[in-house]
Amino acid sequence: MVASLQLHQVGVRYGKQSVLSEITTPLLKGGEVTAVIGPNAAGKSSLFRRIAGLLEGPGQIQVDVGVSGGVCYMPQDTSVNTVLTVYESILLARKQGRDRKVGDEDLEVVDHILSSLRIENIAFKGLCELSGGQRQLVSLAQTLVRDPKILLLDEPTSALDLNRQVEVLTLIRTLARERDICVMLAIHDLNQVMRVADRVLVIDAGTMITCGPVEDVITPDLLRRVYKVDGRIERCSRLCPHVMIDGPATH
Ligand SMILES: Nc1ncnc2c1ncn2[C@@H]1O[C@H](COP(=O)(O)OP(=O)(O)OP(=O)(O)O)[C@@H](O)[C@H]1O
Repeated sequence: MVASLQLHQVGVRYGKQSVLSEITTPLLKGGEVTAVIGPNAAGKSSLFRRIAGLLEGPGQIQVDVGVSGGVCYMPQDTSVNTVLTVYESILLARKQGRDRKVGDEDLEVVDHILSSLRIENIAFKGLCELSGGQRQLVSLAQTLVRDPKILLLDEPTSALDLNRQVEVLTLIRTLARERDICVMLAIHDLNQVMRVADRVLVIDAGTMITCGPVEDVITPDLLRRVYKVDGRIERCSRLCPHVMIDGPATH
């Protein structure tokens, strides 16, 4: 059975302050990537924490993960304070929630994820010795190694160089399709959204603006309304739509 996720009037409050309300989505299915976009402090991370069960609030979250797998969440903050090596930390993440000894299969899965993310060269470095981008890749490895069915990634490429961004987002896209994973991805780069996502959920100041297919949602009107910039959508040489920004909105 394919995993699915659906939100109905979901909100978040910190104490008495409501920061997010009435987020409702269609059925988000395994194999699809939904990008969550919006300005700083719009409520994207709060939504992810709410779906991951780390925050309480109004509304219903319908999660269906089938017979195996689960909901895996990669937070925006990947700072660490442990003496583990990269390899140990990924193996530990693999073991989390599994009530059995580590076997050969687990070691193979860890090796495979290290190679998919091209981080074998840092496998035996301490987590505290990593660069920001390396830390982000290791955090992604720790999330992917748990065999998610619903994958919540909060800005997983924000610290990566351009080559790594394209590589990682392509990997996420491929894994979603091959393993029927339902991916939700918070991300600021709208050009990467246009390359990787099937659907976009737009949040502004705690309110849902829209949720729909990428090319219906990312339009000059949205750029003006949500981001206060004038821009156009044009196609690159490989015919992928791209956002061209002309400058701050003039009216
Ligand atoms: N622990 C907290 N306690 C109180 N308010 C919080 C807490 N965490 C976040 N907020 C507030 O909730 C609002 C939404 O924050 P959130 O981190 O969800 O935004 P975001 O869309 O992920 O932003 P960014 O793009 O800057 O990462 C902000 O006004 C923020 O100040």
